[in-house]
Amino acid sequence: MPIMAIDPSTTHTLTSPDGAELVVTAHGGHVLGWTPAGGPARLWLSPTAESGPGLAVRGGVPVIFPQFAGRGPLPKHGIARNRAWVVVESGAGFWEARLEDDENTRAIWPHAFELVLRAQASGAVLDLTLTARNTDTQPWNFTAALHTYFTVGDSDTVITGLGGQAAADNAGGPPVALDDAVLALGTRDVAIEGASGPVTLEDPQLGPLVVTANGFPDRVVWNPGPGHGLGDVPPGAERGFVCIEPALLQPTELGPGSVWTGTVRLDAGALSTDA
Ligand SMILES: O=P(O)(O)OC[C@H]1O[C@H](O)[C@H](O)[C@@H](O)[C@@H]1O
Repeated sequence: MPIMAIDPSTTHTLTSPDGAELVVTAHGGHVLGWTPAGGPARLWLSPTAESGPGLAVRGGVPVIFPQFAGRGPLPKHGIARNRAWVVVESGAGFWEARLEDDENTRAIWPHAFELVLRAQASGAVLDLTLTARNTDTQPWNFTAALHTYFTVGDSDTVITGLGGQAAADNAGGPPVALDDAVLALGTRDVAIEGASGPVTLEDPQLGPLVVTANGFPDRVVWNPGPGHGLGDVPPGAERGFVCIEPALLQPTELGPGSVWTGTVRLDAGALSTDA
């Protein structure tokens, strides 16, 4: 699996007994790559992605917490994706990392918290579990997402499962109703609230991949399209991915000592002959 611009000494490849592969880095609590047993790889990582203090990795699965995008006063997408996490546990196909508040996070968001990401690859499935715990004495509000970048292997790839649902334009334009099959490579930045059913990426080259989630009631679909101006996405590289982001977009209160859990399952099972 290519991990190009990111220093390979900071990444770890974890292979399950049945051959599924997970590539991770503690920076951002970030899953960089996932290859179901028998392949092919399904997560996109920018060839110019960077990793390190203050940087957000472009690709894989950025952890968004406690604020989605610019929906609030905090830095875009919050405070979790661009700082060092601590690895709690890792092994054959699984990995768990934790982020806790410190003086730097409290300077931006004045709350005590613990965030844990667990990733488990097995067979054709990747399970991701994000847990947020309020370790403060006061309640706080948060939004969250697992901002998953999927590799797109064919220009005819479509996203199904969101047909007919109202999609808010994240750029502030009028809402649109999505078609039954949405082209993955169309320029798009939409939020679909209450989209709790499975969403399928139907890629003629790579095969189908089904995204399901619990605790994340909303979905964001993003492809920046040509002329995006993103410094860490080379021109044309936007034709290699689409983000389907299980999200919790409505600010949610968590009381002292309380725990919220969101899970995401990526299933490429229809590809495997032995699944
Ligand atoms: O460039 P980033 O800060 O990583 O954000 C990337 C994208 O994230 C989400 O998909 C938002 O809906 C988009 O509006 C945003 O452009």
